[in-house]
Amino acid sequence: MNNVLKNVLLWVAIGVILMLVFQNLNHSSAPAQVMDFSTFVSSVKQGSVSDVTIDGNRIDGALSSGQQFRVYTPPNDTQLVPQLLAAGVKISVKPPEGQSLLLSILISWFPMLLLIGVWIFFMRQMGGGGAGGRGAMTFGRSRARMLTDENNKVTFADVAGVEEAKEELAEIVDFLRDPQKFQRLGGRIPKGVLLMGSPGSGKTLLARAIAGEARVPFFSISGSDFVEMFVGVGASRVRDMFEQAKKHAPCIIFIDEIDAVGRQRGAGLGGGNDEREQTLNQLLVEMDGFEGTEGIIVVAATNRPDVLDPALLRPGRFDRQVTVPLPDIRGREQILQVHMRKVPVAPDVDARVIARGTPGFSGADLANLVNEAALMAARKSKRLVDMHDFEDAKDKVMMGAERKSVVMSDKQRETTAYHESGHAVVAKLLPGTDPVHKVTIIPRGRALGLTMQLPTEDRFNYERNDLLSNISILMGGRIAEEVFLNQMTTGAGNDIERATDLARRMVTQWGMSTLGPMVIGEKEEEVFLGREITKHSNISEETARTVDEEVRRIIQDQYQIARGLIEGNRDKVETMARALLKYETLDANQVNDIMSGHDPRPPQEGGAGPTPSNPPDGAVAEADKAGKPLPGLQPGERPV
Ligand SMILES: Nc1ncnc2c1ncn2[C@@H]1O[C@H](COP(=O)(O)OP(=O)(O)OP(=O)(O)O)[C@@H](O)[C@H]1O
Ligand SMILES: [Zn+2]
Repeated sequence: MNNVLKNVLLWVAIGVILMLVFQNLNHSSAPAQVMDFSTFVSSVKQGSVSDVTIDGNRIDGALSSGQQFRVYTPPNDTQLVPQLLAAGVKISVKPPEGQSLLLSILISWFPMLLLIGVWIFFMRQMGGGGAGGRGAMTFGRSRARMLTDENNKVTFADVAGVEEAKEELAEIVDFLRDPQKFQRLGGRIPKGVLLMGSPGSGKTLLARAIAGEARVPFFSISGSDFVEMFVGVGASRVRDMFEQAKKHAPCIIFIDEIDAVGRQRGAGLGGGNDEREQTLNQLLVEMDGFEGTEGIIVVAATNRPDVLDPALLRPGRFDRQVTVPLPDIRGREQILQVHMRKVPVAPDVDARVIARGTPGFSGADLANLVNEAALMAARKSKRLVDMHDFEDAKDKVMMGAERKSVVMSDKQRETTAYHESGHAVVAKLLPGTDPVHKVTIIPRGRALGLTMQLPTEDRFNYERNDLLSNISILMGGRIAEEVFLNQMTTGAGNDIERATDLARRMVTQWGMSTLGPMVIGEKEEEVFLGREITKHSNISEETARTVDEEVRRIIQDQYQIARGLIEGNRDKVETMARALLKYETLDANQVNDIMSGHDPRPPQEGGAGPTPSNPPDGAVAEADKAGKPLPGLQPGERPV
């Protein structure tokens, strides 16, 4: 149904409703009593009706007593008039008015039209567009949104940190700019490109950049738009989308989340996924159907390439596969620069430092970070977004917002200060550890305080010594509490858990103990709450005991090392704890001052200094070492 017809129908419907309302108003202005038909007939028979005016199937009349009444007659009642005549009633008939004639026609046709409409609608749904002709109805139309070259200004310059992917896609841009040229040269151009990468890595952005670079229209649709309640809708959407695209070739069709339709067929339970399979089949048919030379490139994105139906990846379909990885430290810096162009940043902002502190962040996370920083600056009515805002934004994104409202006793605050100082001092004193970036006793997220180290490079690999140092650093918090406050709190629970986990993995997974390089226990991959976790089981009691011994030994050794460092540097821990109680947050420079035996310099305004507006009492114990992917975590994982 084309739009004009649809509009006409809509207006007719509105007209009918208005007329009905109007009629009703009319009626109510005649306060005659409505009489039922049988009473009317018997009144006629009794001769108590004096005169009537027939208007269609409505009769207005008067009884001989003078009382007005109205009665509605059954349709096509041919006996009524003779009866009235026989009873000597005075009959007058109203001429059919134009308006009411039209009305009655409409009223009698309206349900029919409605039924026909519904019928067409369902035929359309069931038959995959079989009824009513191709493209004749709106319901099966593809939901693809088209971006023409005027409103798509994204270019490769807007996509940073994915150089390899851009190189692979440059050829496609060339082809779209001049399909004929390639045809003459007889080159085979891929019809489909599959972009694979984790969420937010910039797949959509890349696809738009291809279109923007080549200055061709960009149709985008999400795989989930195809999956509809009614069988056949998805398939007809696919068909319509390709039809539209052919009209605008050369162009790009972008299918986001293709895994929503492209999952392996027949994998569902009981084959109950007819709709999805039909849609997928239609997609395959369309992709086989057009010639590579027509200038249509189908770009699809997924973060689950493993679940895709292999048929999609066969030659002639999505045979070009491009990985869009999470950015590395350089990439993050470039992405930050791209987004910083859009906000006024202060000269002290160093994208490299921020990049260093955001391992595992995706492009989308970084875009969000810049945005958060701008919001922070706006909240403080600053004209420029400075490093301080970026620091705050990063901490907020990584660890949750500061919980300044949490009220803690002085005792708890003191405990946290010593605990964090213990972590920081051990981290500073052990060789080869990442620089301490910040120490704070402002509670954040679930942590009551934090010691943050920043790696100078992204780490994918850890040496045995790094791991051992990490365990020592984790122990540092608890030891400081023991040494200075002569107490143990539950605040160290998370540290101990992480240290134990590291030690256990060193023994059972990474072959870093006397048990030798072997994986101990059977590995079980399991998906729990959407995360893949690895469990080890099936080890003999004896092996289990040896593992426990090894783990205990590693932890005890590292505990002793950390304890030695803290006892030998009591003054530094003291100074740092007192500085923390005073400033709440210490930056790298202040920590360095303390470690070289001085009092810390006052906090720098605009630096990662403390927040003077923050005098809550107290804070307790939990300290984490965030800001660095701990060994065993994927670079993409962020400590909580
Ligand atoms: N490489 C990048 N360079 C610059 N900005 C990026 C980059 N990657 C992501 N972004 C920013 O993140 C936003 C979201 O990215 P995009 O939608 O392209 O990710 P995606 O990989 O398609 O994610 P999803 O899988 O969730 O659909 C972009 O609009 C952009 O602002
Ligand atoms: Zn701790």
